[in-house]
Amino acid sequence: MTDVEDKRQEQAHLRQVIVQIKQEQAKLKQNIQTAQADIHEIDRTFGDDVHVGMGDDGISMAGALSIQQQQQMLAERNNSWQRSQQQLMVLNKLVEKPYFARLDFQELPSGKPETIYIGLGSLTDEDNNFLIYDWRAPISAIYYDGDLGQVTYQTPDGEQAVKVTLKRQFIIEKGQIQTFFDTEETIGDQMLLAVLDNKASTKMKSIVTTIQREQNQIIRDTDSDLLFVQGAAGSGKTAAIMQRVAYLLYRYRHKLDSGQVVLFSPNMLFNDYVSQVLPEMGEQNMIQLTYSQYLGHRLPKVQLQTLAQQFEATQTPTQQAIIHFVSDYQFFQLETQYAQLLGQGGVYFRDLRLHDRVLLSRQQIAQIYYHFGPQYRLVNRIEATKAKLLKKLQGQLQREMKQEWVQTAIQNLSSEQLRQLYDYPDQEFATSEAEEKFLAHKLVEKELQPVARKIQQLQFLNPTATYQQFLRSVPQIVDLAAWKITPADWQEYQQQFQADLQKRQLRLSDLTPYLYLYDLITGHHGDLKMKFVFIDEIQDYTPFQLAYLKYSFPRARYTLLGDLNQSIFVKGKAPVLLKEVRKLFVPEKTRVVQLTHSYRSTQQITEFTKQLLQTGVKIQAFHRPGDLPNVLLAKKQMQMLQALQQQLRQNHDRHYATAIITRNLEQAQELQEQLRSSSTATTLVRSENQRLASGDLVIPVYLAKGLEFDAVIIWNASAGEFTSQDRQVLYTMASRAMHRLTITACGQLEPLLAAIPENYYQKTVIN
Ligand SMILES: Nc1ncnc2c1ncn2[C@@H]1O[C@H](COP(=O)(O)OP(=O)(O)OP(=O)(O)O)[C@@H](O)[C@H]1O
Repeated sequence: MTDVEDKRQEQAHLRQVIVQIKQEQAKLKQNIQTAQADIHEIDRTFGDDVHVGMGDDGISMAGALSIQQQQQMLAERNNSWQRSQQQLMVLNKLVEKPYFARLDFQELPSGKPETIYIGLGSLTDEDNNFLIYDWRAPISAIYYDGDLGQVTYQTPDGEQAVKVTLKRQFIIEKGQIQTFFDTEETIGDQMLLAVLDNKASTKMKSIVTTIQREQNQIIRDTDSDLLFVQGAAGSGKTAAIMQRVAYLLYRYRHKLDSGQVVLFSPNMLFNDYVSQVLPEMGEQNMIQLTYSQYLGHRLPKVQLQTLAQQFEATQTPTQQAIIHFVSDYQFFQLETQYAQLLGQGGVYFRDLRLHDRVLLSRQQIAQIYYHFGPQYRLVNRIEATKAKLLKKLQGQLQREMKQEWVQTAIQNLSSEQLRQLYDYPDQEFATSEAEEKFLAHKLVEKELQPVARKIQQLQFLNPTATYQQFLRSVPQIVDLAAWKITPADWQEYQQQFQADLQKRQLRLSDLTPYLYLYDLITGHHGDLKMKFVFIDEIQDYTPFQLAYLKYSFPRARYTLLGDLNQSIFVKGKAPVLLKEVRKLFVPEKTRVVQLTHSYRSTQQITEFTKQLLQTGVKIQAFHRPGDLPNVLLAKKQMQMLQALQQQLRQNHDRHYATAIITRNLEQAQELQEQLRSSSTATTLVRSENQRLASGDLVIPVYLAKGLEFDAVIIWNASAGEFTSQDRQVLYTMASRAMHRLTITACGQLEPLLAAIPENYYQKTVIN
């Protein structure tokens, strides 16, 4: 068959499918209208029925029944409306691009030849024949995993072998086939090149049409409790998570909803960046949080270190040693073991007070807490204490009613306050004593309510004193010298911690162990219903934090993704992370995947950034050609600014949006000011709480994490601006660029960059 004939036939097939989609759309719209009308009608009659059934004692039996039926009907209609809405949303996408691939195959050993088309969602005709298969259906795995010839795939009944005879990829725009390729490989490079050559928008896009085989392993993994993905910059880790969430929501449909999946992301700009991917695939977004937000929810009054403070904090060697120690998995274990001893002593309490008077003293509370036998686990112990305290409080009520303040308070009540104490207006009493007693009871009950609430909320615990006691015990349990910490250093650290807590300003590395001990005592967990936890940019977490998250979501399966070469917060400690994390999971349920192909940048940019890393790192550039990165070396500061502006203009000519990435916020602010005074329009990204603006940006490196831009200009990579520790920082900066990378410097180039052989970049010295 000729290409022309092929295309004619494919276009004819496409037209037919589009007709079917349109019919389906019309049907769904009709369903939606009917459901809406029904909901409206039920809403209208709902109120009437209630009135009909109302007797003096409230709602009659018949009325109640009718309400229940109405509610059921309403819920059912609402569900149907929602389902239809969601299906319609998918169809609205399918009508433009019904599918992106075709597979011809034959089931082995003796199946008939079959042809299927794969798209964003499934569609069947009236006879239940599949016109389009969802990309997540079991059969679609062949498209991503296999070459031509014999291939196997997983069905619900086990493995099935097929012989694939054709793999065809389509680019369809507005219902027209633009072009198609037949390919023998998994996913043809031609298609990938076409996708990658497109310029970025400010939002990440779905990659379903070109998922690579190694990425597909991550997306479709359903066996591992821990899936650990180490991947080079731009290797599609984030893209893979987003498709994986969509896959899981499809695979576990009816058992999993998007509220049971949480993604811990590096910052809120990143959340904005990925916010469209799942909706584009017809799915709802999962919960997205930064680690700091997660802790912040727990202690809303404590001010946590900002990203800027975390990144820019300078530490003395002693501080570093201590942070290293309290961030380690060993410290986590130490705390876990310490908590086991708390059943015998070491938990501190606070007095429970009423009007500044001690109602239940901390000594009394401690006695209650510790009078439960050793068979009580900490969680049961606290629950039992709570129950006992509430009972005691109840017992206090009678005694409290006789206190002098009660009489005085009653006498001073305004008539409005009095009215509120009665059960109903003009309440009658046999005697004035009975009335007084009634009022005293009511008043005391009301006053004791906040105390009861405190008991419910476990405010009788003193977590700070308990934690301080733990810190004091540490030198007796651990050889601190092995961590290069002296007893005096440790003591100073304890004081510092106390002072920080009083100021309500804490480092993340200090807050996590504090919360963990509290959780151990109270049995507090994160959401037990959470089924999947994703952590992106894992290299920025400490082993302690990861162990804490694992403790917090004990029933979830974990997907951790990161690039140890981009660890810009936890400097130098990242390589041990995998080893530490593995300890938390059963080895048979752990899978480690390496992604070595880098898709984001042109070949020239990837080869250049690779040179920044020490040897031995496996990164394969995707062969998408582009310009060599260029270094603009100025003699004076002013020239560096002019060179930057000229580069911006060149980037504009190519319709590239540029991110000018700086070392820190201060530099970003300074530069933005200079650009503003010379009328160059750029947006300064100063905080992670901002939305991602389009156009040219000035952004400090720690906020650019996880993002990508058409063009990147690294600002002021002059000697002396970075330290030898900043290899990863420079790597992170440079690897954000998709099509164009420029480095500006003044005087001498930063030695880490100057060490790169000159054939990897083009240097212009500005005189
Ligand atoms: N299979 C693919 N098909 C098309 N585009 C892809 C594919 N894989 C990755 N990409 C694109 O490559 C770019 C980089 O991907 P992504 O941001 O997921 O990488 P990453 O590994 O998270 O990078 P980093 O660690 O540097 O933040 C994105 O634009 C993504 O859409």
